[in-house]
Amino acid sequence: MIRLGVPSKGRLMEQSFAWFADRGVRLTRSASDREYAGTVEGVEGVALVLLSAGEIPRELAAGRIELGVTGTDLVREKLPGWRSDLIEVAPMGFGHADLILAVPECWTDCRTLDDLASIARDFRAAHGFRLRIATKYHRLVRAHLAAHEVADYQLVDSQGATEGTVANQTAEAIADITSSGATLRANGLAVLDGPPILQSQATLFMARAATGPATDAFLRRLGLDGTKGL
Ligand SMILES: Nc1ncnc2c1ncn2[C@@H]1O[C@H](COP(=O)(O)OP(=O)(O)OP(=O)(O)O)[C@@H](O)[C@H]1O
Ligand SMILES: O=P(O)(O)OC[C@H]1O[C@H](OP(=O)(O)OP(=O)(O)O)[C@H](O)[C@@H]1O
Repeated sequence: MIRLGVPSKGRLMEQSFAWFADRGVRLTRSASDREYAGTVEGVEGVALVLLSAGEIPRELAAGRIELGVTGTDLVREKLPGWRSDLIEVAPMGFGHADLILAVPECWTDCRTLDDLASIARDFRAAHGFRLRIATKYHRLVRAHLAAHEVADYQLVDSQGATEGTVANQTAEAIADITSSGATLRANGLAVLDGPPILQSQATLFMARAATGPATDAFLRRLGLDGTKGL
């Protein structure tokens, strides 16, 4: 049996269901909204597992599901060295979001990472503690800042409503995903210039250990070229 992990709620679940339906595989969640069970029609030997998008990378790596839909941001954040465990089978064309760094709009002299590096140095000298950046993407943000020689900062863990932390004075800057930019604007934050830390979209991943005739046949059934070339 191939276990297929799909986000259990919201837009990601709906758009995932639509993506599979376009390829002749009908996924449905059970009638009760509170029950995380579902059915698969149109193909034999595949079971649907509804999970939090954030848990899907770990479930793939642990071998508890063979295939899974989640954001590339979550895989890169949660699985260091993810390429040794997972194969990126197909970008799905939705769930696009950029992981960005943002500072208060009123910091008009902070537009680039270089600006942030020097402001962070001055901030530490002036305040006696390091500039705080709120995020849930600890690994990706640390790697990005290290690559750009920003050192005088501390990460503050924020698992939700991250854009609010600046107004609430628990952080000076944030690193979070944005899509329309509306949440940033509503919270008086401006994105630093330059490329984002990461561009993410919903993607079908496969556990490397699950490579074989069964998963190959399912991928071909979806109109994908099996695991050839992956
Ligand atoms: N506004 C958005 N537009 C597009 N994609 C988004 C947006 N917000 C989040 N995403 C993407 O959706 C995926 C799931 O994000 P989210 O953090 O909501 O999942 P989660 O950790 O499973 O949440 P929960 O614990 O609430 O189930 C991520 O890959 C993220 O990049
Ligand atoms: O750039 P925007 O389009 O404003 O989207 C960005 C927001 O979406 C995400 O949150 P989440 O998915 O929890 O929030 P949502 O339900 O408000 O989209 C993210 O953490 C941002 O807060």
